[in-house]
Amino acid sequence: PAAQTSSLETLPQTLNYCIDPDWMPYEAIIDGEHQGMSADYRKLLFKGLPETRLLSTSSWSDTLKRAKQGHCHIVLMLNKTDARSQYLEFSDVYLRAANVLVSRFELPVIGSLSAAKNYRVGAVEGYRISEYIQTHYPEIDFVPVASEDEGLRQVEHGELDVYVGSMYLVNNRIQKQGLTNLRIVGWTRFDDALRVGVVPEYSYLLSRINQNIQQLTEQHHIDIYQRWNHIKPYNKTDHDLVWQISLPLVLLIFFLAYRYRLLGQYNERLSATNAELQALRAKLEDRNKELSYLSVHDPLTGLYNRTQVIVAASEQVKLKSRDVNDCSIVLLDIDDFKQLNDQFGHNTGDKVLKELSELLEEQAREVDVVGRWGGEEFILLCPGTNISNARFVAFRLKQEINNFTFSAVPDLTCSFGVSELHKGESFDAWLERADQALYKAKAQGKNCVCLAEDDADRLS
Ligand SMILES: Nc1nc2c(ncn2[C@@H]2O[C@H](COP(=O)(O)OP(=O)(O)OP(=O)(O)O)[C@@H](O)[C@H]2O)c(=O)[nH]1
Repeated sequence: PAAQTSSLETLPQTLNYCIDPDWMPYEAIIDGEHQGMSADYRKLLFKGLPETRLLSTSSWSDTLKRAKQGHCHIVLMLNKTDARSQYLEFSDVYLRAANVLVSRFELPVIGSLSAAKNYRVGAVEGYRISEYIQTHYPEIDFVPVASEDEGLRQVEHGELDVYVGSMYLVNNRIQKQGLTNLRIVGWTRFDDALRVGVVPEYSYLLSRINQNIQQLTEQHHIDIYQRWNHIKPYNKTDHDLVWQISLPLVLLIFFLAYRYRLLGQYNERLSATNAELQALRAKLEDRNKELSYLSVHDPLTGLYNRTQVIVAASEQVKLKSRDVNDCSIVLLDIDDFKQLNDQFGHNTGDKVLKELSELLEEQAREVDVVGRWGGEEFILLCPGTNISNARFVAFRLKQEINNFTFSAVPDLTCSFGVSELHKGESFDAWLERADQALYKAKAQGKNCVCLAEDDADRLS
């Protein structure tokens, strides 16, 4: 309203406000500063009011006296009583606090003032609760005390059985002073109903103060209570919820990561094993190839070995038995090879064997089977070749060897024994005749060709 606004604007002086100088956590003056819950409420309730300043008082009764005298224009936090209504007007209630019964742990839970008849019960002298107890419970052994601290101390030391005081305050003191053997044992029906008191001269301020009280939210009260009662904000439900949701999630993530890692390791191992297996397989295949090669070849010269020559010769023996095909063998043996080894060394001997093998392979036809029969002895199995052609082959070979320049030795000669397979003859017999012809060539001075006796007769 316009009238109120103009009154606010035309205030003659700064407004003084007063508090209880020793009533923590509600309010107190500490080092000249206004502390406690009412300091926070003041900021909210004095919004839109002219400037106010704290008028320090020495005690609660001093505060009330100054208000009565009109020096304190506003008393920030107090209960309304008939006596106080004589010199103050009151705002709406902005803070309620139950008054509780405090006792030692060894005493039973009393419940309420009506059950405290036989106990020594104390409260601060001059506080409204003291008047209330004395008025409504005359049978209680009431002991006035000087202050909250004193009352609690007396309970702790057994001088009082019960102390009655504001719940906030009692809770605050018990926590702060570590009075761990005290506990709340009951409730009174008497609540502190705290309001702002204003001297009648400035009662028009109440309308604005009441508006501000209307604006207070539950959260304002909680924040102020927590700030001055040293209670850390802690939302257990949300906290639990976070864990309820996050813990399984975290576990799931760990489980998946673990499985992923296991799978990764497993795959790595698998591919390593596969690679090993493949390498082993390749090795085995190589080895098998080598083995199958070695099973039919001579390792030094690469020519067919004795077994393979026998296999091929047996085939020819079969064919001859049906008179299908002629076949001859040329058996040749290096002359004086022992001497060569002795003179040039075994390695040079090996080299000569290899070079001679290559020469024989070159000279042989596609169908011929060239094999190493023994140490320095070679065999040519010549299918479709009679003794006449075989003799020619042997002479040609002798000639080629004589003309060939071996890398490590000056001259090399060979002796030759030739025989043609007779119908119905075994390989052994056939070979034996070639061997005897070779023996003959050696005997005749080496570097020559001899035919098996029967074959030579047929030719001549
Ligand atoms: N370097 C080498 N020598 C071999 C190999 N196989 C057999 N010899 C040698 O060939 C020699 C053959 O000797 P002998 O049987 O006395 O025949 P030779 O010295 O050629 O005499 P003749 O046959 O009468 O001309 C031996 O000294 C064997 O050790 C081989 O693979 N490499």
